[in-house]
Amino acid sequence: METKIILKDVSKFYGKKQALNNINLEIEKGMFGLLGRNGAGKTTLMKSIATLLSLSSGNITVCGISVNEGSKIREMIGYLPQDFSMYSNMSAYEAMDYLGVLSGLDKKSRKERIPQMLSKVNLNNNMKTKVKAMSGGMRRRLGIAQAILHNPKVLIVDEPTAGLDPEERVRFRNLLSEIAEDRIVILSTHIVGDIESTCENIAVMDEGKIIFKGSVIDLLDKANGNIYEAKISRAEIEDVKKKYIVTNVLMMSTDANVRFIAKNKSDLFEGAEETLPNVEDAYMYLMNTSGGMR
Ligand SMILES: Nc1ncnc2c1ncn2[C@@H]1O[C@H](COP(=O)(O)OP(=O)(O)OP(=O)(O)O)[C@@H](O)[C@H]1O
Repeated sequence: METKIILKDVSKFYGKKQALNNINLEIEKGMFGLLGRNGAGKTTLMKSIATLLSLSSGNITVCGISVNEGSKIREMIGYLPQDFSMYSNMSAYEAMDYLGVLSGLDKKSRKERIPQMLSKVNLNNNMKTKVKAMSGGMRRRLGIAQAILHNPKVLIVDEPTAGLDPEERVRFRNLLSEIAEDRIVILSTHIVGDIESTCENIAVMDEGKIIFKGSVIDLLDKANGNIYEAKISRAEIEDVKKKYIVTNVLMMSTDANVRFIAKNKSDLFEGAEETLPNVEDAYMYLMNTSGGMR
């Protein structure tokens, strides 16, 4: 069976609050980025795929099996939640062993797979390190090692880079790309930088809806022709912010370089020049032109 997740007309209500609104999406092998601001519905979607939440309507299949068949799905999915914490007094190996027992792995498989997984996430020299003595990045990598211990076809990672320093962030992204070589990895985040260099395909969510799905290049194409750049004085920044949606301000010693969205060329000021969008610009453009307008 093909490694593929299909979501069909998926809705989810928490009481009267609709967190997912008729989601239709197909996710294939490789890294898939789910982008959206806080509260967009990403965690609800991730948990629905992982069978941690039941749907209000619609269906999700993972490699042809419906999420209604909970235990079969859980065998295929590894999940690293946003608020993942491990048994802090245990060593990396002990924590993995304990979680391996809970997920039903026999002793032989645990002995074989735990060192392999710790080495995959570059913690092979830290098997005896206590979880409480690890950095945020190391803990996150240990989280990945436990999530792939049973060799799932799908790995779901919710907001993984929060609190990581830039070096750990890059290392973590590279690790996920490596893991995605032979399975689906879904990376949910509100940070554009997390997906731009690693995810070929993405979906953007807002207020429970998918407002974009496609490749990063498709997203860039959407904003093409609408992003401008200008060098202005520091005093002019506030004025430009009032008139346009500013996507970036780079402060320089005496002036500033601004990037902004303009839908109407006749509305531009002297010195403003069209520039190619980057992913941050394109995301801002999307959020301000489609359902994301607030
Ligand atoms: N158990 C719950 N009961 C009621 N409302 C909820 C519940 N869980 C989430 N929500 C609401 O559903 C919406 C979607 O939440 P969700 O956590 O899925 O968003 P998110 O995109 O993952 O954001 P974040 O990154 O902040 O978790 C939000 O408005 C949230 O307040």
